[in-house]
Amino acid sequence: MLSMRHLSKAYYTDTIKTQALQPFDLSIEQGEFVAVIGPSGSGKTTFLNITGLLENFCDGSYELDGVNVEKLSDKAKSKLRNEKIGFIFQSFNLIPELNIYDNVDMPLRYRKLSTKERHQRIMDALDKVGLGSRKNHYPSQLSGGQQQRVAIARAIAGKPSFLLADEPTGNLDSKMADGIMELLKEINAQGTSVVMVTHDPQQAAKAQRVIEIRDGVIIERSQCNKAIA
Ligand SMILES: Nc1ncnc2c1ncn2[C@@H]1O[C@H](COP(=O)(O)OP(=O)(O)OP(=O)(O)O)[C@@H](O)[C@H]1O
Repeated sequence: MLSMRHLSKAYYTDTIKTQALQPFDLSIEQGEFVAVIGPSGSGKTTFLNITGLLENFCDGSYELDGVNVEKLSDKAKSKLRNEKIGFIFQSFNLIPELNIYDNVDMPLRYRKLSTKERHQRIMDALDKVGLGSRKNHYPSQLSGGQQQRVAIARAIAGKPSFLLADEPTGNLDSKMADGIMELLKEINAQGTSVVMVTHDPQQAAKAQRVIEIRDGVIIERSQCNKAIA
C-alpha cells in the first residue's frame, strides 16, 4: 500500500510560486483501482509523478510498501520505482528503434534477473496483452491501441505493486479505449493496484474509487468498493 501524510508540492520559477498540490493525506491499499479526475492544470500529473517517484515533494511524508520515500537517495528511489511502479502514458512512450520484445525488456534490464527469467516475463506480459505473436514488430507497425498494449506489457513485466496511468486512453478511439480499460481491470483483478488519471467521466466511473483534484486540493469523491463493472 501507499500512504501520504501532509504531503504538498510547490513549483518555484524566478518570481512565481505555484502551489500545485495543497497539503493532503491519502492512502491507497493494495488491489484498489483509483481514478484521478480534475480540470486541466489542477495537479493530476503532479500527483501521479510524485506517487511514481518521478518528482520530489516539498513537505510531508510518503511511505510506499513500507519504505519511507523521503529518506532515500536518488539511486535507492530509482531502484524502488523500478521494482514497485509501472507507468503508462497517453503517448505510449515506446522506443521506436526497438522492437516490441526489446521495448518490454527495457525496465527488466535494470534488474538482477537471469536471461531465461527475463524472457519468461516478457513473453508472459506480451501474451497477457494479446501481442505475443507480434514480438518482432516495431511500434510504427502497430495501431495506437496495440502500442498502448505494449506499453502495458512493459509496465507489468516488472510485476509492480502499482500501475500508474496518465490518460492511458486519451489518444485512442472509444473502442480501443474500452479494450485498454478491460485490460487494466483484468490486471487489477489479479492484484495490481491501478491509479489512473483521466478526463473521461465514463472511464472514471469504472474505477472503485474516484479522487478529484481542484486547484491542487485533493477531494475524495466516492469509495464504494463495488466490483469493477
Ligand atoms: N515543472 C513545473 N514548473 C512550474 N510549474 C509547473 C510545473 N509542472 C506543473 N506546473 C504547474 O502546476 C500546476 C499543476 O500542473 P499539472 O500538470 O499537475 O496539472 P494537470 O491536472 O495534470 O493538468 P492537465 O490535465 O492539463 O495535464 C499547474 O498550474 C502547472 O502550470
